Amino acid sequence: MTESTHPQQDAADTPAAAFRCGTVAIVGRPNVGKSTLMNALVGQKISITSRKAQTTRHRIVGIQTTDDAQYVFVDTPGFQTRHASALNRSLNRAVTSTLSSVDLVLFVVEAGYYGADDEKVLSLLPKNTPVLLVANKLDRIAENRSEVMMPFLEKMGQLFPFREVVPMSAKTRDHIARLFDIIRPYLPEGEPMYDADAMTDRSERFLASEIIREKVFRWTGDELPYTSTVIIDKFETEGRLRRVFATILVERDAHKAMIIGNKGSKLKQISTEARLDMEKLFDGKVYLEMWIKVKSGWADNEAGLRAYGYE
Ligand SMILES: Nc1nc2c(ncn2[C@@H]2O[C@H](COP(=O)(O)OP(=O)(O)OP(=O)(O)O)[C@@H](O)[C@H]2O)c(=O)[nH]1
Repeated sequence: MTESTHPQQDAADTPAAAFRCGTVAIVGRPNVGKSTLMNALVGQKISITSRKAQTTRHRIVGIQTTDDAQYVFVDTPGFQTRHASALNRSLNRAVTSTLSSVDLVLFVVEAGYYGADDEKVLSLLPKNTPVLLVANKLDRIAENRSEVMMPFLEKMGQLFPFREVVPMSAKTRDHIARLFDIIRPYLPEGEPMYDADAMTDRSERFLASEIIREKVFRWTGDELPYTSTVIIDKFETEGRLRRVFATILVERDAHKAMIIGNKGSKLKQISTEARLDMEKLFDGKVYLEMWIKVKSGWADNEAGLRAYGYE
């Protein structure tokens, strides 16, 4: 069949763009703004953000569906560059396997800064997957922006064959819209993998644990070691009511005391905020019960990690 015998194509000035769907990994050293970026890209908070470094531990998928594309984002844990425990080794393995199976990688750095930790992440990037450089936190460079950025971007371009370089701020809406336009051509043509209104393929159970973790870190600041974790012992749904039973696992009695606070005040605060966030996200009432358990040395025990699903 020639083009002229195809009535639909003749009628349209330009054929409608084909639908695209693909996966995008967001990588970078801790604290460059990966979680903030993903939250901005998927429009709702599903990954935790915190000032504390290395807070994102699980692989989280966020989904954004538009008229002509579905973007499936994979948030990877910050490459664990500081501590060498079994937990970190298991995390790095997870990141490496994630990266080998995506359509596009966003390598996030802080605009104008490239350090040893960034270099370690860069050295692990796949050679056969397109990588875009995202120079985030551009808003922090208020003065002499082009004088700072020009040499920086030139230097970065010499380090790795980035397909494109995107200076931006994850906190600015316009930049996010532009980033979508830049990403789209890298996704393969194809049908959507998820329902249009899906935002994550993670269970509510998982989201509940992430919300609690975020509150724990928020309320304990930098004092609590990042090895503390949250286990959801039971998650029940009854109509629109959710009952969540969670254990916060810490390494020492002192950490337990840190979370409980004076006469239980901190734990109460953590629990209330976590419950309110869950009620908003799940759109229904939540009953939340939390326990704190001390389990010394779990982060260094590979068998222990498997039991808690970190394999
Ligand atoms: N000024 C500014 N701050 C930002 C921007 N993006 C993120 N941040 C801040 O940077 C800090 C770290 O952001 P996160 O999104 O938690 O960083 P992350 O890379 O996910 O960190 P890990 O979970 O430790 O790997 C937070 O305090 C954010 O608010 C930005 O565009 N501009």
